[in-house]
Amino acid sequence: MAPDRLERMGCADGVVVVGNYYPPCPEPRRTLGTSRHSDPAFLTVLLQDYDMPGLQVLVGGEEEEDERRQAWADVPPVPGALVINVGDLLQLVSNGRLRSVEHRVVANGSRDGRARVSVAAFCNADLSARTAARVYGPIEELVSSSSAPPLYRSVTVPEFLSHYDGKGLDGRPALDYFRLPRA
Ligand SMILES: O=C(O)CCC(=O)C(=O)O
Ligand SMILES: [Fe+2]
Repeated sequence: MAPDRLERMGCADGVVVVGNYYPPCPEPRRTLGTSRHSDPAFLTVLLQDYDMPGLQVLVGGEEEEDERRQAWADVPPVPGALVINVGDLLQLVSNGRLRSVEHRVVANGSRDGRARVSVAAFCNADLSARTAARVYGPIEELVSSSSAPPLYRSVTVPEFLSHYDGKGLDGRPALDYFRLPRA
C-alpha cells in the first residue's frame, strides 16, 4: 500500500481537538469519568495529564471471544508521551487489520482537589459540504475475494457518526452495524 494512501483518502483533513476535564469525585468507585467507547474517527492523538492516571484500555480477546477473558488495563501517563488510538473508521478502511481500541476513563479519585485534564485530537475526514459525501470502505489493496473478503460495507463519515451518536453508550461497538454478513 502506498505510504500516503490514508492521507490521499482525506483521513486527517478534518482534525477536531477536544479538552476533557475530570473534577475530583468524592465516590470514584460508583461512577466513571468517561464510559467505555471506541473513538469515532480514523486516529486519535491523546495527551494525558502528566501525573494523573485514569485511562484504561480493554485487552485480551478478539471480538467474538469470551468476554470474561477481557480486562481493563491502565495506560499510565508518561510525561511528554502521546497516546495514539486507532479509531473505528481506521478499523473499517483497514478491513479489520487495525483494531479500534475500547477504552474508558475511571473517575478522578484525587484527594487533593486536583482535576484531571486530557486533550484529544481526532483525525477525521473534512465534513464540509464539498467532501462529506465521500464514501469510505475497506481499502482495495487489503481485500481479496478469497483470503480477505471485505468485512464492512462502505459508509460516509456523517452516516457513521449519526449511527454512533444515535446508538448511545450501550457498550456495543458501533462498527458492528456496518459489518457485512459472512459469506
Ligand atoms: O481522558 C482521556 O484520557 C481519554 C478521553 C477519551 O477517550 C476521548 O476523549 O475520546
Ligand atoms: Fe476516546
